[in-house]
Formats: sequence, structure tokens, C-alpha cells
Amino acid sequence: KMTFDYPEARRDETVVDDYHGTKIHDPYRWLEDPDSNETKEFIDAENRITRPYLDACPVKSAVNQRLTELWNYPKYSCPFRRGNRYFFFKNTGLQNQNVLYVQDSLDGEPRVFLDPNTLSEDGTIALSGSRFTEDGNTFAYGLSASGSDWITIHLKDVATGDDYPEVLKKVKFASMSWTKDNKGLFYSRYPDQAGKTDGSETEVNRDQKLCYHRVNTPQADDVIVVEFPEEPLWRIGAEVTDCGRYLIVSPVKDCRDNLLFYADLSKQPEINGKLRLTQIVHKFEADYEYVTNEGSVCIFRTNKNAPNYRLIKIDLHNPAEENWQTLIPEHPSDVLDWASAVDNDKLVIHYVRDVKSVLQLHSMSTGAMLQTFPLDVGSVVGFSGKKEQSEIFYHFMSFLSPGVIYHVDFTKQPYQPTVFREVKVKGFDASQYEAKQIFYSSKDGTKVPMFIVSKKGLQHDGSNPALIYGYGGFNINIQPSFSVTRLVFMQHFNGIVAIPNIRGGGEYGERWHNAGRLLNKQNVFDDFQAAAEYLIKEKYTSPSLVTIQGGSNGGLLVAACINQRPDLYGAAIVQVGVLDMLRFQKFTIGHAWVSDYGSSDNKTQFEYLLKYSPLHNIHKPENGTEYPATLVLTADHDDRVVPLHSLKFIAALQHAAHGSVQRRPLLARVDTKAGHGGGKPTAKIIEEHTDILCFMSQALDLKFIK
Ligand SMILES: O=C(NCC(=O)N1CCC[C@H]1C(=O)O)OCc1ccccc1
Repeated sequence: KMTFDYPEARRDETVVDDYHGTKIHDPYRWLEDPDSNETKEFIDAENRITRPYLDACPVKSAVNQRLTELWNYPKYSCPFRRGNRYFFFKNTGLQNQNVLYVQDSLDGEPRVFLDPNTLSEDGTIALSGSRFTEDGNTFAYGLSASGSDWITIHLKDVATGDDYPEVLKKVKFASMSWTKDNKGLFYSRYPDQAGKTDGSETEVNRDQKLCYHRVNTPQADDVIVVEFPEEPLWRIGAEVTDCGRYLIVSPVKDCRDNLLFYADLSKQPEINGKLRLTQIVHKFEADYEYVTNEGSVCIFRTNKNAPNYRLIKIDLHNPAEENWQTLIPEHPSDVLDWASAVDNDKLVIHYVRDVKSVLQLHSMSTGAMLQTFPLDVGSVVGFSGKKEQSEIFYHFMSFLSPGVIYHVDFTKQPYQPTVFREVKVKGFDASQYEAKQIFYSSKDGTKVPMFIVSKKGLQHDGSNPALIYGYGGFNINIQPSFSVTRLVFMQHFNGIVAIPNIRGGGEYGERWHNAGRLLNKQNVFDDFQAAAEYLIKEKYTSPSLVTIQGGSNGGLLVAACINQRPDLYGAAIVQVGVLDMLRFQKFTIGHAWVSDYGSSDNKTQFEYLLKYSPLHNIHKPENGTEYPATLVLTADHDDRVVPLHSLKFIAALQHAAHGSVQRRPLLARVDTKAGHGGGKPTAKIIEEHTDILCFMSQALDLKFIK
């Protein structure tokens, strides 16, 4: 084993914070400044150790070659109709960014409409959000650089392909919604702020405004139509209703629950100032998502008095809660994940049932179920359809199926899905693999579902490496998906891929989310640790062959678990993790996460956060408590979870390892011109996944099977 001479990061013992009377040292506070030479030198020093270790991997070229070969299959989105044209995204396989094509009919000759690959040499300019006007003649699209959340909005004439002159700046977390007259769009933006806003800054995002922009005018002429100056942390969602008459305004202050207002645009046809808003939801206590409307009666998907969600009707002209009606009642176990209007009087409803997708057609007027669209075990990962359109497309994917796109034409009875497009991956034979779902018991006896995928016929003798992936928060569901990287791990390392649907997610609705957040957060770590114990007990694998992996909130999960149970794992992959739980709310959009984490500004929540915060629970490795081989990954333009989390954590971890029994590597990989993950070019993704598999193979001494 290589021994590591970790950089000795300066420890500033003078930095001490007082949290409700408790003194907490923060010796690496200086690493919070991304622009200081000292921070830049620290990053270089870390990369100088990590890069050679990863490049020394004897199977690096074999892994990179297999990833590239398998990755090289065509990927398509559902086609979607806008105006009288069809559009779809396609990637031939290894293109850095997906390309948007247009065709005049479903079987017409596709033409390139927008190819983001032409916007940068290295593919680091990505499309991030887009909206066509009702008539399909103007296209608003967001561009993000180097993986930052910041976008610039551009407007294109669809017929000529020419961009209008204006570019809308300072846009982030923006809902874009056109007025039905095709003349302009609502979008949310932040005010100009001091310093750079390229995604490498850490300043807090505050004072978002909802603006209205008329095409072919300068942004300076835009009108602020909604603002809540007394609520600087709110983000303002906005959507023009299907009929075009109303604007639904939904402020959100963190990552759950929103208020609802509406404006009657027919009463303010000249949008040249603040909109007159009528408030219909007055408390942050539930999610309300606009689905569609018939006249003044709007349908919303909500978890108000319905942890598994339901559809309700609110009459905007009679909006008091006592007049709300239920259209589709909450299901006792299935989670109503999304709803979409189609063919004027129908709703397509996506349910999550034990983490698997169910797709149904319901009557918009009565809510009654009309039929189910049959699906294999897996996930609906894409959908296109509109209220006034008489067809839908949906994209099915599973662990062993890269993708099938189905089409339903509602002009023909009975409504039968037909296969519109099926994608194959060269060199992958799904019949050699098996995917199953089991339920295991967590520490408190809770039954947790887990998917286990691997080659068929593996011996359960504890000799196989296992990769356990988790997230565990923010009401996010981790449903089956197709992954080339996991395929390489299964095919060439006899790897077992395990995905426990741990609490904090939304797999079983709000109850599951609430059971894994705030003062219940430890349940998430317990569920994840119990998953590893189950796989070890059932002889799928053994501790020294287990890798745990997670990103962002999942990075927090992995880092907390190696602090709590270093004996349980051989390797840990901590991607863009939230690791300083006492200070996360002080940077960019971190304040939005208090709905899951709470805040150190609150004494009770501080005491709880301190118990699991990865940065604050690092121990000196001694007999039997050596840390797993750990790879921490971040990037210089991650403005979702700023890199300081990872830098402070690796500095503290390496400091604890000095002069200890720690032999397994504790490394950081800091990428450049990259961010949290969204929009990452294919080349960078393959490089990163190559490094992760190489780290695992070296750390766990895994043999590459041809
Ligand atoms: O912060 C998030 N989402 C949560 C998020 O990105 N998290 C939550 C924890 C760390 C990181 C992650 O897990 O990816 O998105 C920003 C946003 C925009 C608009 C409205 C609400 C929120």
C-alpha cells in the first residue's frame, strides 16, 4: 500500500464560534475563501496526491475503455409537440451535451435545432431549462457554464433559428412561463450583487424577484411583477395557467411547502407593473403544485392532509379552504408523484408503489381511473403531453433496460401504448443479470426496501464487492435507473449493486420523508448502515469489500456513516457532500435546506446537528477504527453545495490520520470548470466515473475480469 504524505493544512486555533453557549473550533475556516492563494494551494496539494494514486491504477485504461464503449449508445428523450412541430433531445452516445432536434412530423426528417456542443470546445456550456411559446414560434432557453446554477436566458426565433439580441442575466432557480399571447415570459431573477457570479462565489442567494420580459426588448426594460422584499430568502415560482387567464404564484422559503397566490391577467393585460395578487394558501404547511384548470377551478397536487398526496380542486373565485374539493383522494400506500392533463378531459397520473412506477389514466371531471398503462418493474423517467394534445409519450427505464419510449394516441380506441423507440446497449446482455427487491429491518425495526442488482449465479460466500448507493432526504425517490458505470462494476468486478430506499426520501410519501429529517435524521444513517449489515449477514459481501457512495445530501450520508461505523466499509465515495452542518446555511442556496436539516441558529437543532455533522465528528483512527479508503469529490463551480464543505472535511480527516494506524487512502479530487453535476459534459462524467471505479479497485484490491 502506498503511504500518503498528506498536506499539513494550517489550523487556525483562534477561530472559535459560540453556539448557544457551546464553543466550537473551526480551524479550517480559511478554506471557506475560494479565491485565496492559500486555498488554491491547498487544492493543488490535494490533487497532487490524488491524481498519481488514481493514474497508478493498473486497470485504469481497461475501465475507461469499457465505460466509453458501453456509454456509446444513442439516448433519446420523449418527442414533444410545440405549435405544429415535433422536438426531441438526442445524444448519439458520447456527445458532451444532448442535441435538440426539430421535425415537421413524427416521421419527418429531423433537423438540428439547438446543439449546445457548438457553444464551447469542452462541452461545459449546458442547456438548463427551456420553454416554447404556445404557438411554438419562440424558444426561451437557459445556458449554464461550468456546472453553475447561474443561467443566462436566450430567446430564439424557431422559424429562422436566429436569436433575439437580448440576454437575461442574474437568473437562478427560475421558473420560466410565457403569456399565451406569445409576447413575453415571466422569469425569476436575483438583483445584481457585488463580486463575481460565475458559480465559484459562495455569497448567499437572496431577494429573488419575479419579472416579465417582452421578446426583442432589453432586459433593462423588464418589469418586476412580484416581489416579497420582507422575505429575502423566498424563491418565487410562477406558472401561467393552461387557459392563459391566470398566473399562479407559489413562493417557497426552503425545500418543502409553498404558499399560493394568483393574478387575473385578463384584468391587467398591460403587464407594466406589480400584479394584483389574491392569496389562496396562507401558511407554509404543505406542497401545492398546479396541474391544470377548467375556468376558475384549478387542480392542484398536494400533501395537505394527505402524506401520500392527492388531487384537489380550488375555485379561484371562491378560494376559501372549506370550498376545496378532492378530485383524487390519497391512496393508502401508493404515492401520487405527478399528474398531467391530456386530451382535454383526462389526467395521466404517475404513482410510486414500493418504489416502482405505476402509470394510470383518470377522468379529469370525476377523478375516476379509466385504465392502467402496463409497465415492467422500473421507472417512468420522462413524459410529454399537453392538455390540448391528443397524444402522450412516456420513457420507461430500469436497472437492466436502458430505455423504451411508448406512444399513446387518444384519437384511437382502445388507448393502447405502442413502442415508439427502444434503445439497445452494444455488448450488454441483460439476460446475464438479475434485479430484485428485498425488504430488510433497520435498527428500529422499520422495514426498508432495497434493490439488489448483479450478475446471475454469483456465490453468496461473502467474496463479492458491493456498492451501496444512498441519498436519504428532501422527499427524493431513488427509483430504478440504467447506469453504465454500475454495469461495468457488475460485469468486470462481479460487483453487487445495492440501493436501499432509506428514510428521508419520498418513496412512501411525507411519512417517509419526515422520518428522515430534522431530529429524525439519524434514522437515515441507521437505515444505510443496516443495509450494509444485511448484505454482509446474507453473505453477499464482507466489510472490507463494501463501498458506500452518495452525492450531495448523499455525501453527508456517506461521511456521517464512516464516522459512525468505520468498521463496516472498505471504501467510501463522498461526492459534493454537505459536510459542515453548522455553517451550510451561510452559503449560496444552503439556507433552503433547513427544512430537512434544521439550523445551528436553533439551540435544539444545533445540539442534534453537532452529533452527526461529518466535519465535527472525525475521530483519530486507532485499533479497529481505521477509516475506509475515502475519496471526497468536489469542483470549483459547485454553487449548490460549495466546495468548502469537502475541503474542510478532507483537511480535518487527513489531520486526524497523521501518526495514526490509518493506512487506507483518504483523498480529495477537486475538478475544474465543473459544478454540482447538472449539465456535466459526457467526457467529464466518464473521467470521474473512471476515477471512482479505479479508486474502488485499488482500495479494495479488486481484480478486473475481462
Ligand atoms: O437547494 C436545492 N435543492 C436541494 C439541494 O440541492 N440539496 C439539498 C442538500 C444538498 C443538495 C443536494 O442534495 O443536491 O435547490 C435549490 C432550490 C431552487 C428552487 C427552489 C428550492 C430550492
